[in-house]
Amino acid sequence: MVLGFVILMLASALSHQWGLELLNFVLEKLVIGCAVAMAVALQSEFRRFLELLGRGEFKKLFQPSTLSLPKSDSTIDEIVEAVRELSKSRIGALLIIETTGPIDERDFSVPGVKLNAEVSKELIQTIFQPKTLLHDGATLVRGSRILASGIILPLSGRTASRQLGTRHRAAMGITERVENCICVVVSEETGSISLAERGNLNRPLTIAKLKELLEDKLSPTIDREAVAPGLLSLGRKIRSKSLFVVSRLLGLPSTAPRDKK
Ligand SMILES: Nc1ncnc2c1ncn2[C@@H]1O[C@H](COP(=O)(O)OP(=O)(O)OP(=O)(O)O)[C@@H](O)[C@H]1O
Repeated sequence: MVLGFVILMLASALSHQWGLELLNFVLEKLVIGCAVAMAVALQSEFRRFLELLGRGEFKKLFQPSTLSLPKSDSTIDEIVEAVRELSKSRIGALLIIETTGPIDERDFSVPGVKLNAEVSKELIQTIFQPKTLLHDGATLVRGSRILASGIILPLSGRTASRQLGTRHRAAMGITERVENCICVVVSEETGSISLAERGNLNRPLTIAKLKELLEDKLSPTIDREAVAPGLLSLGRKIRSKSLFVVSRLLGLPSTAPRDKK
C-alpha cells in the first residue's frame, strides 16, 4: 500500500504537470484521505517508533524482537479458571498478558512488585483478593510466569472510555500504547469479563469466549517471525493495515488486518 500511496502521489503530480485539473483534484483528495487514514491506523506503531527514537534506543529499531515464551494450554487454562472464579465472586482483576514480546517497564506508570512465579489459578485468585497488598493495580503475565503485581497503568484518554471506570480505562490505556499485549479485566461491580486489545474493549465475554480468544491470541502455533527486526515489522504492519484502510475507503470487501507476529 505504501507503494500504492507513492503511485497515487506520482499520478497526482503528473496530472498536475499535464494540466489534467479534474483528475488532479480527485487524486489530491485521495492522497490526503490515504495519508490521514494511515496516520490514524498506524498511530500506535508510529508512537512506539518515535519513543524509541526519542529515547535514543536506535539499536532496538534494528534488533530482532524478543519473543515471549508461548503460552501452553495449561497456562491458558489456569488463567481462564482463575477468571471464572474471580468473576463468580465479583472480585475485580486486571491481567496484562504479553503476546509477542516483552513490555518495557517504562510503559507502566508504576512498575509494581516483582513476583516471578509460575502462573496458577490459585496465585491469580490470591493476588486479587481485596484484602491483599497486591490486589490494587494490574498483574503482568509473560509466558507461563507472573512477573509482577500492583502495576499502575496509563489510563486511556479516549472520550468513549471516560464512561468506564479506571480499571477498564487502564486496560484500554496500556493496550493503546503497547501493541504486544492484551488485558483481561474482571469487573468488581458486575463480575463481567472483558478483553482489551489495541485500545478496544471486547465485552462482556463468556468464559468459553475468553478461552477461545486467549487460545487464538496466545497459542504457540501462532505463526510468529523467528527474527523480526523492528523496522521490517513496522513495514509489514504498514502494508497490511494500509491494504485494509484502502479497501475500506474503496468499499472493497476485505479482511481486517491481523497482526499476529
Ligand atoms: N491506572 C490503573 N492501573 C491499574 N489498575 C488500576 C488503575 N486504576 C485503577 N485500577 C484498579 O481498578 C480499581 C478501581 O476500579 P474502578 O471501580 O475505578 O474501575 P471499573 O473499571 O469501574 O472496574 P469495576 O467494574 O471493577 O468497578 C482500583 O482499585 C485498582 O485496583
